[in-house]
Amino acid sequence: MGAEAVTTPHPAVLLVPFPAQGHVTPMLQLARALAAHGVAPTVAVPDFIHRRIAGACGGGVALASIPSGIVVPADAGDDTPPGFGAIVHAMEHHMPPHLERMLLAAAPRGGSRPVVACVVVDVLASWAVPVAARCGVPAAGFWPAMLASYRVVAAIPELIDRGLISESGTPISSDSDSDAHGGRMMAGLGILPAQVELRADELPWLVGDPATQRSRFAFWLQTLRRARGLRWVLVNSFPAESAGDDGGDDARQGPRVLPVGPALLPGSAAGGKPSCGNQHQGGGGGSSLWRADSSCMGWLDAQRAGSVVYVSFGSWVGSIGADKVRELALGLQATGRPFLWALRRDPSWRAGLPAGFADPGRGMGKVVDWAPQEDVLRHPAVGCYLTHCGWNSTLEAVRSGVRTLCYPVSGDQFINCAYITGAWGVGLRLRAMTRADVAAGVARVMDGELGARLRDKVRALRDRVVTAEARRAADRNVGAFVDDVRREGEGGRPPSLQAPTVQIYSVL
Ligand SMILES: O=c1ccn([C@@H]2O[C@H](COP(=O)(O)OP(=O)(O)O[C@H]3O[C@H](CO)[C@@H](O)[C@H](O)[C@H]3O)[C@@H](O)[C@H]2O)c(=O)[nH]1
Repeated sequence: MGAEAVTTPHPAVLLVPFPAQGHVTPMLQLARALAAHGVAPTVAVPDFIHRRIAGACGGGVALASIPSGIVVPADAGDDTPPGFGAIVHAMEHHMPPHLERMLLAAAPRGGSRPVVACVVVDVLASWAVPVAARCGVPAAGFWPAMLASYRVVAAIPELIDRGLISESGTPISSDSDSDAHGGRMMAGLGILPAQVELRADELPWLVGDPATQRSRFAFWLQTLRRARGLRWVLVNSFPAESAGDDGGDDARQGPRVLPVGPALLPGSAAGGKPSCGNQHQGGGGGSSLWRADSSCMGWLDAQRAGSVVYVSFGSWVGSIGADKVRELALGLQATGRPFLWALRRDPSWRAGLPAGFADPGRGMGKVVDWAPQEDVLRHPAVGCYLTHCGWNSTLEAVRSGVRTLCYPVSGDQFINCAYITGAWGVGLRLRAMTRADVAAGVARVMDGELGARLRDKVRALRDRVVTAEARRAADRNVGAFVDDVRREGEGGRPPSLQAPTVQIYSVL
């Protein structure tokens, strides 16, 4: 960490994201919003992320590198990020002493406490919570996804107590209609609204084969234990995610929900002065882990308004498999429409692609390694987004007023999809990854009365979420959080820190 970042008279805040694209981007946005409120933020990322985005930040946001112990084999190329297991091992066993040294080194000469006033920890990077506690620094949590998925995960202890899931997270059901069991279980406990449809096997910790599911569930139990030590949790969502949810207090979890998300958007009062450069793309604020192919924009300029299908499955879910990649390719071809497909060059992602399919100038489509996604979604030529429903992609689609065809793959994506297709009604779910379903799904989302209705609804949702008033309200809430941190740094205990409840600020 640069010395200037911690010896400043402004309160210093250290932010620790989980090291994946969908987590680093919103954490940098949060850092920018904090900087606009007079805080000196440093975002501390593992070395393998740091070397990709180093130089992208400046101004009010500093970037620090934490040694991860992960050695990238010389022949691996720089394209494939470490897997979940390797990341968790680094976070649990290699990174803590380095972070501890970083926090203690920030202490003023002769002082007994570090000058870092607060550590903001991505909830999925809970390894940093005990480190902060050892150093006597208060910790805030950051949940980079929907409030709804936070509620579902936070309900795990209650679900176990009530015998609704096993000690290893498997749903226990006498309900013969397993298609809707997950949603009914959550609605029954008041965790999700009734219209959110979720199958029992779509709960966020049910990822992969049974062994992976057990270890993912153990990860969540450990995360929840550590989250009890958080004084705040900042949630990356917008107010009233669903109709009937006013974003107010949640008596069950004791959170106070304050929307601050719109303050993180480029052009908002707080986020308006970008302190990160723009190395790879426009909206991402220089946080892109891969270099975006800017030829996308010229290609889009040559397409008719509202005609293009944009396809991307985010950064972190892995490949959907060779058979599905092939069906998707043939389905896109069968639509007879122009399409832009962001598909990483990694052989495991591209396996299944018909020969020559990605060749430039072939057919009506364009395949790129990595797109400048926010710019793409804002382009008037884009008429539909076929998405895995990662939360950042979901927000970006809503903010750009683009209808979605949903193909959730894992984790929180099923919940996000349920909101898109149910609670908000701004997209449809792809039934199966077959060429026929892809072609039919795209036509349903883009054509006729249904297509027009989806377009109107997503634009109405955009207008509700990205208003000047929403940004101002969010900005006030960022300010409230900063005031708490300042008072804490000055030795006073802010009123909100006296209660032993978790306080949630909602951020978009
Ligand atoms: O070609 C591309 C593809 C993606 N992106 C960006 O990458 C981010 C992807 O984020 P997200 O949609 O959240 O997907 P993941 O990276 O897969 O995110 C992980 O983290 C999210 C936040 O916790 C979860 O919601 C997801 O399920 C989880 O897979 C977005 O900002 C995109 O704009 C690009 O810039 N170019």
